[in-house]
Amino acid sequence: MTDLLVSVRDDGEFEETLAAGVGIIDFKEPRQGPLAPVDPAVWHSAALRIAETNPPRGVDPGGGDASIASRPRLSAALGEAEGGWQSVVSRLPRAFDFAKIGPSGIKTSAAMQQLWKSASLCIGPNTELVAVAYADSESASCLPTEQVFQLAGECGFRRCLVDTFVKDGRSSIEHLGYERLRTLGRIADQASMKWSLAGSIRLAMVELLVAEGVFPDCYAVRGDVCDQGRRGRLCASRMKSWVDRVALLQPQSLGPIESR
Ligand SMILES: O=C[C@H](O)COP(=O)(O)O
Repeated sequence: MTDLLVSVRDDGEFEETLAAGVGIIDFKEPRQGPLAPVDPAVWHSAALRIAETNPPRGVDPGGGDASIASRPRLSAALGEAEGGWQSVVSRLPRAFDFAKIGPSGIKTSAAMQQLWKSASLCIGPNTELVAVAYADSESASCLPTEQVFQLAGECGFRRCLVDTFVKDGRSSIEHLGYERLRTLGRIADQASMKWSLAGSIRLAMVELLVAEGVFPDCYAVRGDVCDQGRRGRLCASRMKSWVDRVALLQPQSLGPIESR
């Protein structure tokens, strides 16, 4: 099943994404860059809210983990590699499923691996570090997108996200083109990694991506679910359209429902 991630900045937006049935709720402050953290107090309030509304984790009679399956997963942006993620990481609640750090300024594989190693140690075993690549890697002065995906696969990451560093409305599709996006999908597939597509992705682009054979495991959006761009407020009807559209998508191996 294809996932949908929506980025939120505060408690109110968190409630709106819960009501909309978004599968992955990602906390970031969109006014301060692509992966800026929110106030850790917002993380804690979300973790409490999730604990109140969901039973403690445990094995259900059906053999799965019912609480994980039924609750939305929480994700936190911690900032950029050189932007002080170390000052907030220790406050990340254990209830968070995912954390991510932008690779801006990281120009070598060794430096990338060093960042991942230190971040994983600080984050601890309850939260999964997601590797991030920038589609506009030159603007971010970092390793090219494919190189980050390849390296993430070699380092055993389970998830990799491609996003844009500069939020000027140019999407990851405009930066990379469909062929490079298909390549990212292949790299992820070969490494058994799930991959997420972010970076000014708009709902109408989903049809084009499907037609071009690009099937991310997760769509990650902010600007397109807001009324006035990513710095504005979330819009319930825009979120609903995304939730409904993504529900119609199937994993790459099966192809989209509409083409079967
Ligand atoms: O992680 C996803 C990002 O928040 C995407 O933001 P955006 O759609 O405004 O580029």
